[in-house]
Amino acid sequence: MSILRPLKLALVQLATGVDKAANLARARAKVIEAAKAGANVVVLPECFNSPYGTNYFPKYAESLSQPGSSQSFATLSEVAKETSIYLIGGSIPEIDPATNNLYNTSLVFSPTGDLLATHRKIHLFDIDIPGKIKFKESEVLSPGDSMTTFETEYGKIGLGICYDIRFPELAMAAARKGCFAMVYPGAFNMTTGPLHWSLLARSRAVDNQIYVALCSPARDLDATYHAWGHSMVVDPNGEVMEELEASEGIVIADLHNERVEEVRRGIPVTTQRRFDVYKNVAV
Ligand SMILES: NC(=O)CCC(=O)C(=O)O
Repeated sequence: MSILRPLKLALVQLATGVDKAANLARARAKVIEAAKAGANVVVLPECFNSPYGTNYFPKYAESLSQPGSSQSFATLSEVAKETSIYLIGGSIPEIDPATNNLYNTSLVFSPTGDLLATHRKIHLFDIDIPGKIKFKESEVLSPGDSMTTFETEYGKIGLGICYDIRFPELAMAAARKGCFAMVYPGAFNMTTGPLHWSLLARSRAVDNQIYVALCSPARDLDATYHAWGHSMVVDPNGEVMEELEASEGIVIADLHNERVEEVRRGIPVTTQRRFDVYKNVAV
């Protein structure tokens, strides 16, 4: 990896509600605020234009087959261009009009407002912890079937959505394809958040010696789903660089591409792997 300009990353822990137009307007204002603070890559949370819940996805879903007709696409593209930043647009519920399938989809825009990448959540959030939380995204959503990485002048970035972080193979594959950072818009909850959110971010960072950023919605105790919050950036050595609490805010961190090489030189697991021993892992 060559030395590139540092990336100033902003995570917008957005307060969202039931009014889509208000969510979009608030997201736009916060992206502008982050850009004014010097950020050159800005991230929004999972389902930033709607409340998070299977009953909401069909109602809020937008088709991306004719981007001009998507209110969320237009807002993201315009504000990325206006502020000249890369915008990782959290995620939105998407409907494919050809199949009527719904997806949890993240759109990434370049500083010229052009669409750079589209990631459909690969691993759907289906869990059942008795007495605590039951959630089944697959009741309404279909899974994406490809991994997503994109190039910037600051380095290559990998993208996952929330539950995708629980699958170390995805981050590992992205790191092995040259990504120096993984970004996950996500909305953990009050059961798994305290236990696993930070642990998973630090684990993916240490596994792969890359930066990991998680961007959550702010917690809203009047909503049906209580997001954990705690948007954070972890460095390639597994240290939490910045972390918010539960309420709305913006966290900013400088990511240095060469830090990845520095950490990998110190603990060279990247070159010590024994794929000859565990090559048949997909059994
Ligand atoms: N939105 C999600 O995918 C939630 C994932 C989550 O909370 C978890 O524990 O995993």
